[in-house]
This record gives sequence, C-alpha cells and structure tokens, in this order.
Amino acid sequence: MSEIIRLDDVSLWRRTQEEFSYDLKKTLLSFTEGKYQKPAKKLVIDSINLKIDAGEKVGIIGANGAGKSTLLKLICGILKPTHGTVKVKGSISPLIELGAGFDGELPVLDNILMYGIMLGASRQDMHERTESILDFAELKDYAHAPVKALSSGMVARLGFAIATDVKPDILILDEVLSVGDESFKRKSQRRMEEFWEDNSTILVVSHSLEFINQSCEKAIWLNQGKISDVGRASDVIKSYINQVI
Ligand SMILES: Nc1ncnc2c1ncn2[C@@H]1O[C@H](COP(=O)(O)OP(=O)(O)OP(=O)(O)O)[C@@H](O)[C@H]1O
Repeated sequence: MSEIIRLDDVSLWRRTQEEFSYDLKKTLLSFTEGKYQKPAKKLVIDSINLKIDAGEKVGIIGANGAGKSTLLKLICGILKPTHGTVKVKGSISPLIELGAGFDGELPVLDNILMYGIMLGASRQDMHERTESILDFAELKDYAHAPVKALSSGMVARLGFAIATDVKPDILILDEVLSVGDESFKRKSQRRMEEFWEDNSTILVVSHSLEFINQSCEKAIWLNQGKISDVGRASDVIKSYINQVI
C-alpha cells in the first residue's frame, strides 16, 4: 500500500492557557518594573514519527489533553509544527471545526464554492455539486441568505455536507460526529458509513474505545504528546486499558 501521510520527528510547542489573559498594560508595567517574564510554553506534541498508508482507518486514543486534536490539526495543516515535517499526499477534509472557514457576510452559495475550493475541489466541480450539497444540508431555502443568518446547527450541517460531498482522499474526524438534530445525525452517520466502506483514508479521534475497536484496524495511543503505542487497534486498546486501570 502507498504511504499517504508521513510525520518525521514532529514537535509542537504552544503557549500555555495563562497567556490568554495576556494584557498589554500589565506587560508594559512588568517591563518597566523589570518583572517581565517570557510567555510560558508547553511541549504538546513531542517528537512524533508516523506513517499512514492509503485506505487505512486509524483511531487515535488517549487521555484528555494528550494531544489528539492537536495531532489532527498538524496533519491537516491548521497548525504548523515547531520542529519536523508533515507530508500529506492527496486532498484532505478536516471535519474538525465545521464551518470555521465560512464568511458570515457572504451568501450560503458563495461559501459553498469557497469552502469546497479550500478543500481541494475545482470551481467547475463545486458548481456541479452545489445542488446536492444544499439538498443534503436541507438548506435550499437559505441558498441566498448570508451564513450569519443560519443557526449554529445549520452551519455545522452545511460544513459537514460540503466536506463529505467533496469526497476527499483523507477524512479527518474529531470525535464521532454529532452534527445537527436527530434526523440529520442519522443521515450523517449513513454518509460516514459510505466512507468507511470506501477506500478513503480515515483518521478519527474518539474516547469510545468500542467504536475504535469496531471501526479501525489501526490505533495510535497518545500520552502527553508522545506515541505510547501504535499498531493493531485491539492490541493498542488492550495496552491502553492495562495502563489506565
Ligand atoms: N489553543 C491552544 N493554545 C494553547 N494550548 C492549547 C490550545 N489547545 C490545546 N492546547 C493544549 O495542548 C494540549 C493538547 O490538547 P489537545 O486538545 O490536543 O488534547 P486532546 O488529546 O485532544 O484532549 P481531549 O481528549 O480533552 O479533547 C493540552 O495541554 C492543551 O491544554
């Protein structure tokens, strides 16, 4: 099988949460008082080497704060590593922050076009797909409305409809999807099952070990930013459970 994702010695440092209370006045004062301290940083991904082949379904498990979402964000290019390289061949659809790339002021139709192009589809392709995307998202009546006029559930449905219609080579999922209301949830699950049956490469983060065991042949156990174990899902889950209990 051909390699589709490769991470070589990837590390990422991030500012710690305290930095979010960053205050310019306080910083200037601390400078004048000679008390300035450099922003604290934390190593959230620590020297990761990883290879994923085309068509593999890979589950990522680990405790809260282990770095699972961060790893997905590095793979789809939302975050850049501080050190090391991330190589991805083919198109990638991150179902992570659904709708994060939308422009609220622009109509739904324009956003479908932009979002699809951002995910790697051509303009022509997106023109042809618009109808089925609006149909799946159940947003035909909103085609000309600005995205800011949609509810948050509608925005998530639109994001999901575009990202899955575009049929990427690699699908990235953070937690098992729970988009929209009950009827949409069922519909989105059926669409996800099609991806599973397909040759798509899938990376999924989940706290449901049962789901990972049933749906993925391979699993990665992350612990404090490092890979603790990688291999057959059932084996990795066993060693994770043994360590946790
Ligand atoms: N925007 C951010 N800025 C700074 N640090 C962050 C940010 N987001 C997450 N972190 C830190 O990065 C580390 C890894 O977080 P991440 O969200 O990847 O963990 P996770 O394994 O997905 O956790 P969970 O299971 O709780 O979703 C944590 O220490 C977290 O505090």
